Amino acid sequence: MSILLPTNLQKCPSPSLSLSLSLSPSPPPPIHSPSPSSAFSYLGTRRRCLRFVTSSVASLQSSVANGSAPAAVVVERGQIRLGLPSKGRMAADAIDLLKDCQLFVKQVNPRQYVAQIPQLPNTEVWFQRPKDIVRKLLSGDLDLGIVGLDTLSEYGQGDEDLIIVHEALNFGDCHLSIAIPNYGIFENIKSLKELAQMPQWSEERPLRVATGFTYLGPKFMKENGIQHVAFSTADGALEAAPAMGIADAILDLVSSGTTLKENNLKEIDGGVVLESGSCGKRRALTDRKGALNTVHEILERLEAHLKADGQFTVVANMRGNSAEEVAERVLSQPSLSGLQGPTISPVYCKQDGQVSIDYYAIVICVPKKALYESVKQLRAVGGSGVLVSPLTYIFDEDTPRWGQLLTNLKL
Ligand SMILES: Nc1ncnc2c1ncn2[C@@H]1O[C@H](COP(=O)(O)OP(=O)(O)OP(=O)(O)O)[C@@H](O)[C@H]1O
Ligand SMILES: O=P(O)(O)OC[C@H]1O[C@H](OP(=O)(O)OP(=O)(O)O)[C@H](O)[C@@H]1O
Ligand SMILES: [Mg+2]
Repeated sequence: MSILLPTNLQKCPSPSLSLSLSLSPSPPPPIHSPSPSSAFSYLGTRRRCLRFVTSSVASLQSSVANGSAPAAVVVERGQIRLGLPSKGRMAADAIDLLKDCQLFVKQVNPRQYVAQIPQLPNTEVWFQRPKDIVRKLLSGDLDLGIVGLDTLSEYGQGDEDLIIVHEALNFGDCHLSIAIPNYGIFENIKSLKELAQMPQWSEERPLRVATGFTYLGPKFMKENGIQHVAFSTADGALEAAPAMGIADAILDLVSSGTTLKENNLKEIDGGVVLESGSCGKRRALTDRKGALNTVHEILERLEAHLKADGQFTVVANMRGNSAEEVAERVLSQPSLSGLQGPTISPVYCKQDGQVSIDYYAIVICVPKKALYESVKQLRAVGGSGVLVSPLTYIFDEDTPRWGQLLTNLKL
């Protein structure tokens, strides 16, 4: 999934205006963009916003082409709008992710498409289908969004105004790939190159590919120099197309690979169109009042949460003569250095009316995967009473993605 944010919203009224303008013959704006898996991206659209300001016709066309109803009056927005998936496999995950960041989306009922996050009073949440989130970011009707990288790439079509703020949200993991039957004339075909070189394809009888990715599919084939290709499209269950005789190959999302296997299809070398989180940063400017602060806060919470997600806090007691001596023993073990080094504090015990220091408490962060190894190492150097608790946040001094975003925005 990805988070997106538009820029310069202060200068960007919501698209709207009179119905007669919809008759204008100007071409519709780009509609698609890619992103398998989870990425969080903010879209910025200074150029597009400026276009809205200067051309009301363009604004209305964006609204119409993107399926949003044109408003009757141009209204400047004070609230920042965050688009979340209204349904599908990412809907609950997106809300859960925000919840893990202590940002609680208050939706009165599931059919109400607007909601609030009390922790972000200047932000309103709008629930939309993922592709409409990208379209509405492009049109300026949304400022931020969480979508899959495949959706972002397909419907954003490489628009430079889309900025990915966070590209790896740890959910919706999948990739976009070409698959062919593992039987018949394709039995021995193992790569895209071999597929392209099959003598069967010609101008009259091209390789037929079924896909829902009608922007990324042709782009990928063109970039790979594959000439004789024809695309067909459907809304789902594409894996049935080869067996039905409708297509030779498919281009679709793959996660576990089960659907391919169950339909006697296989992936091929060089056939991955989009890897999880492979979408690059895009330049744009973000200038709506308060928007950058909101982006900063969401980003910080996200980064801190995602970083903490893989770690435990481990506390243990250790007998010793001084903090330094205990530190030496702890640091002699490879998995006990924590994020920056162990915190070691004296434990004050009262015995026979006397306060003495016989023990030291050590506190470290340990990767979840290395927990048991770390406990063994702690015991090996005299650790006892080991307490393990989950971590909610790890706030670093700075968020590298924030610096990267500012650089992208030339701020
Ligand atoms: N099998 C999968 N495993 C993991 N993530 C997936 C998978 N399929 C899709 N996704 C991710 O989840 C996003 C939403 O997929 P979902 O199937 O919920 O909606 P959709 O395919 O856009 O719409 P619909 O299937 O309702 O027509 C996709 O854009 C992709 O990023
Ligand atoms: O590799 P897998 O884990 O088997 O997942 C891949 C399948 O999941 C998605 O379909 P979805 O479930 O969204 O159904 P759809 O085709 O109706 O969109 C995708 O389009 C593949 O068909
Ligand atoms: Mg689907």
